[in-house]
Amino acid sequence: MSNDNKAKFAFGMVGLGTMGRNLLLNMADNGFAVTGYDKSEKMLQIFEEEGKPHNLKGFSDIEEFVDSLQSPRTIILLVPAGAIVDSVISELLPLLAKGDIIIDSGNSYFTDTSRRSIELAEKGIHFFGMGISGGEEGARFGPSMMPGGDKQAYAVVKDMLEAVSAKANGDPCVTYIGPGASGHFVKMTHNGIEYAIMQLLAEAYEILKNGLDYDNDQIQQVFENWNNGRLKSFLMEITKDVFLFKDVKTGNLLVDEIKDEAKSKGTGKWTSQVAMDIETPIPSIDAAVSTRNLSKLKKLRVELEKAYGASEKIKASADFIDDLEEAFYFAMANAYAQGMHLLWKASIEYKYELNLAEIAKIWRGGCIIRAEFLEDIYQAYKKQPDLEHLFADAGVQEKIKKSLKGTRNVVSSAINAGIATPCFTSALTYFDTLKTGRMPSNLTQAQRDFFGAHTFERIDSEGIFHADWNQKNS
Ligand SMILES: NC(=O)C1=CN([C@@H]2O[C@H](COP(=O)(O)OP(=O)(O)OC[C@H]3O[C@@H](n4cnc5c(N)ncnc54)[C@H](OP(=O)(O)O)[C@@H]3O)[C@@H](O)[C@H]2O)C=CC1
Ligand SMILES: O=C(CO)[C@H](O)[C@H](O)COP(=O)(O)O
Repeated sequence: MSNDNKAKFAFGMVGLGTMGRNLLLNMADNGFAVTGYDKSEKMLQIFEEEGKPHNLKGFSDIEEFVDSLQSPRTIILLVPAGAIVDSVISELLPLLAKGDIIIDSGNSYFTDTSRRSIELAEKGIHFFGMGISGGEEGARFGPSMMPGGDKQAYAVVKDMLEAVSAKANGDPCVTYIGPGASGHFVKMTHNGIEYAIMQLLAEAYEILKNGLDYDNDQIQQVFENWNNGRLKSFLMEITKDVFLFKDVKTGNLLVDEIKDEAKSKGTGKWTSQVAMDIETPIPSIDAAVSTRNLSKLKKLRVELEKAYGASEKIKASADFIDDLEEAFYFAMANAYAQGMHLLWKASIEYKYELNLAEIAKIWRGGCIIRAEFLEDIYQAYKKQPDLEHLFADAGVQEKIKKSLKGTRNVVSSAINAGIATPCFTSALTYFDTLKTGRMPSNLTQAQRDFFGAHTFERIDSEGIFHADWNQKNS
């Protein structure tokens, strides 16, 4: 294949869907010579239409696409995760030369990324996995990006990534995350946190709507007020706007016309699965994943509501909405703290050398979980880079302590009214367990040793012990 560097494109994109097309347009806006390839003629047409101001052209022939790129070729993949990524890599490989770079920017599972890195390194191809967040708008005007893996390859794309990324307080929302599949691990964890915050917003909605009988205008107002304070975040902002959006078909608010069954693509589930594997509790994220699955049991839920009765109203005090704000702050802090704790553990487990302050820093802008609270997280890890858990930071501790009274009131009120608040409730239970100096786990150990001779450790001497529990000695 000829490639004499007279070709003009510095970067090529495979996949011109929502993310790929918008990221390419963003790159073109920033002065980079770019082109794209997609199997779908329709996607190519949309890309060329939207890329008219930059005279952008795409390819439907992969060989011509690869041939149009400068050497070493830098190709970004934004195709659906899984087998498609392997199939695209297989198509590209015979057309590439040693030293070329492939960046997988989709939501690939991190162990797939590890495998691909090793396989491609053997063939002399630089590969790195780069999580990207911000949805369509972020990709178009500034996402947060989490590249990890081949550092040599990162050096080639660093300036471009910094140019196209979102900026928070003037800093680019991209940084080299670490070796191996760390970029995709961090993006997966980002999505786990995203699931938990979205679930908390849904539970706050449920409390306001079914617990307090608020109408959509009142609910919108609560979210708007919160977004003007310390709960300011991208997800809060879009949620308040959901409560303004009319359905063209019925004239009602569109949110009321949408089925109550949540779908998912898998990143939240992966976060929970991996956290179990490396024994790091993230119950807020687990609750969010399970609740999406519960939502799918529509027929059974309707049947059981008839059998057991629906939830009741909350007997709210005058300052209940202030308590709900405190509860939201508390539970949101738990979601971030659990995600950061997972990263802390993964860094040790997989030797990712993660800089947690830098990760919080690049999440302050561009991504779906951007929030005022990330500034507190950033400052905490900047001050103490080895901090095991966010709740051990003195500044965060003060704020958590102040939010506890309201949180306990909201959680107990919801429980008494039979209103399901799995994410609020699990956050409080997680916190209460985490601050319990002596847990009842001694009993669990006794039981394990009783029925299975699994042994236990003693508080008064080192070593492993076993008791003959069936011998009555009392
Ligand atoms: N949407 C979002 O908000 C975000 C998505 N992501 C991740 O980014 C990746 C892309 O997502 P998104 O842009 O939303 O997906 P889309 O489905 O919008 O776009 C994917 C594009 O890839 C094309 N494609 C599929 N197979 C091939 C192939 N073998 N060769 C060339 N092109 C191919 C598709 O064409 P066709 O439609 O014809 O199959 C489509 O145009 C995913 O991993 C997703 O999880 C990450 C962050 C945010
Ligand atoms: O990566 C993203 C944002 O950062 C995607 O929007 C996310 O994959 C959506 O996930 P799901 O479909 O499982 O809700």
